[in-house]
Amino acid sequence: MSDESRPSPAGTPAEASAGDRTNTRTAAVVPAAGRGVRLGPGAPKALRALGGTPMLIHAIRAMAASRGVSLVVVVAPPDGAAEVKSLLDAHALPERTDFLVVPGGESRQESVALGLQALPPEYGIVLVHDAARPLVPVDTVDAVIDAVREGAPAVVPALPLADTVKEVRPARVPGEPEPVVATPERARLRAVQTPQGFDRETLLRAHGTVTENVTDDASMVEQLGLTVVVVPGHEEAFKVTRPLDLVLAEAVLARRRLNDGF
Ligand SMILES: Nc1ccn([C@@H]2O[C@H](COP(=O)(O)OP(=O)(O)OP(=O)(O)O)[C@@H](O)[C@H]2O)c(=O)n1
Ligand SMILES: C[C@](O)(CO)[C@H](O)COP(=O)(O)O
Repeated sequence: MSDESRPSPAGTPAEASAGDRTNTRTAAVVPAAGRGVRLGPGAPKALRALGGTPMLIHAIRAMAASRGVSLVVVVAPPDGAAEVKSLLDAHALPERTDFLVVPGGESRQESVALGLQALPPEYGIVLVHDAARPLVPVDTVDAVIDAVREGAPAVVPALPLADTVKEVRPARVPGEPEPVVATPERARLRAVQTPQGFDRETLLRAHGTVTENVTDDASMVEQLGLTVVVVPGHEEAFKVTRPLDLVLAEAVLARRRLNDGF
């Protein structure tokens, strides 16, 4: 079903105030335009296989698994939009979800901004989800949406850290020792995942305001002086960044398939 033929929501994004987003439509922007340099040589990371299926398809299915998400905007590698469209046609995806594909940019931030530009006006809540986090469980997606619906302008799923973290003085030349300058109190630190969820206007304002390069969207909202709410993340929402992450992702997927009996 196309979005135009869906029943109209009770409120529009413009009408919906904080605390009144229950009927606001939610779209997910999935940045998938990265190379995956840290994963090693090969196709763009989002197009590499996980359990025989491109990582991007897993990530899209994870978004579409939430009944709250009715549109997924896929931000494809700059020269890979046609290939991504073919992949969407070739893989089974829920019919109740609509899909758009746009070419991405040089940085994650730019890719997300390009995805936002393609967003139809009726979507008042936006999730931003890395294609590189293919195994996020639907309960995590729903928890993020619920927190935005309840009025938070920005929401991140996050986990406590297992390692002690040191702040160092970074090497100015390769090989130079990096002395420790501080040990932040671990109990106050969280490792942040995606999907991150936003009130659409807040996210657009953040992207229109912050010019320096940042690694996640929530930090742009922090720069606006707004509160970012944390909900529990999930171990299986980890990012496939380095080769060992792909080994772990294959193992998690195999365990799921065993548990699901196929
Ligand atoms: N120009 C870019 C860079 C990254 N991403 C996306 O942002 C997400 C998180 O980025 P990361 O894991 O750092 O991916 P890469 O940039 O591909 O990784 P690397 O730094 O190893 O090249 C990924 O889904 C990636 O495809 C994007 O859409 N556009
Ligand atoms: C958005 C993100 O996945 C949250 O952890 C992360 O910041 C992306 O960073 P990367 O440098 O693109 O891996």
